[in-house]
Amino acid sequence: MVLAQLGGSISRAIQQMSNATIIDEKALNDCLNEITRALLQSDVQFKLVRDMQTNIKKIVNLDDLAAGHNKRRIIQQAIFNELCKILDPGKSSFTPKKGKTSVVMFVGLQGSGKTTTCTKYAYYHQKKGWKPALVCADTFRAGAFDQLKQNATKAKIPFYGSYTESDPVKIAEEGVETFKKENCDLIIVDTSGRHKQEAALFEEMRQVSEATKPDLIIFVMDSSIGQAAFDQAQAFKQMVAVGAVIITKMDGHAKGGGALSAVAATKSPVIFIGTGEHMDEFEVFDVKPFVSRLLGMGDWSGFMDKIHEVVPMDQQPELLQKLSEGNFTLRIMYEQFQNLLKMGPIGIFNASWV
Ligand SMILES: Nc1nc2c(ncn2[C@@H]2O[C@H](COP(=O)(O)OP(=O)(O)OP(=O)(O)O)[C@@H](O)[C@H]2O)c(=O)[nH]1
Repeated sequence: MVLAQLGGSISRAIQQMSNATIIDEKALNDCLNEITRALLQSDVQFKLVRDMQTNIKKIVNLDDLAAGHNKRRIIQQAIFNELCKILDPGKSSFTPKKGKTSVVMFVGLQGSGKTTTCTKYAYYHQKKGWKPALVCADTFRAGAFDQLKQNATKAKIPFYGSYTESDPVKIAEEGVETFKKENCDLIIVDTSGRHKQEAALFEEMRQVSEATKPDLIIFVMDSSIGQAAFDQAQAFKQMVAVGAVIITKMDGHAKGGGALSAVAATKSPVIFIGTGEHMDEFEVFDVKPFVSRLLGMGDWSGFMDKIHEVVPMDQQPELLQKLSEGNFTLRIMYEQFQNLLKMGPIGIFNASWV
């Protein structure tokens, strides 16, 4: 998994520090230097890493910590909080509301996974009873419309695009108008991939945004993006009002640190991650459970979500009632084992250093 190596290195550095007989300035510095090295090797931007190190040192003032304080835990918590801070801009993004028309525009570099992600986003909402629609405003890449059409057809989602019109602004405007008339509540506009050196394409993206007046612009980013991530992401943010980020290809083996930097550059929250090529390989993103899992601290909120998924809420009172009456039958035991099996491997929730 992306960032797994980084998580492993940070956990090891903390473990080594914990093994030291006394946690003094030297043990803390060794630990922070090890973490710094791991973050830089994973392509996290230098300034972010330096700020993180300074902040941790400010928080963990060893001189002020009287004997008896659990220094190891305080340092762990400070590292955890700083990693969360990189990923959490402290504000939530615009959230579309079911039944009320919202326009969401997707932007990003070439090949970042925009078209795939647009369909995943539409499909995710369709499953929850929304009425999404897809507009292909990518006239730059031959085959982009066919790809979107194919994905949309598979998911039974209405789509709009053109083989002949070469102006993406016109297509986007027409598509949005068409679906507004059809009372779609989530109109998703896919745009061409571009990078900041392509001034004309960047200007075109601004025009599409101006014409469609999106409620939310999502920056789609491939997790394998390296050191260039910060500058590219910042350039997108400066040209259009990026409000949220989706990181794709989290199923790969990329180093992933560039993605962390890009999130910091857009100052926008990550709302979903892509975990595969298939339509349903798409997960809601939450900072704390993600960092917990990254550091091998376990993910109890994910664990509880999973339990709610496999034992539906409406069955829980009934189960509790039976148990409180001492009514634990072989059938109930069998059903609960079946539910446990549905949860899949629970190792991902496991804690290795709490
Ligand atoms: N493994 C994996 N592959 C993905 C994921 N998301 C997208 N892809 C793949 O990445 C490749 C590029 O995806 P596209 O959706 O075509 O990317 P794009 O950003 O629309 O491309 P341009 O329009 O050229 O900028 C495709 O082969 C996708 O199947 C993901 O989460 N995991």
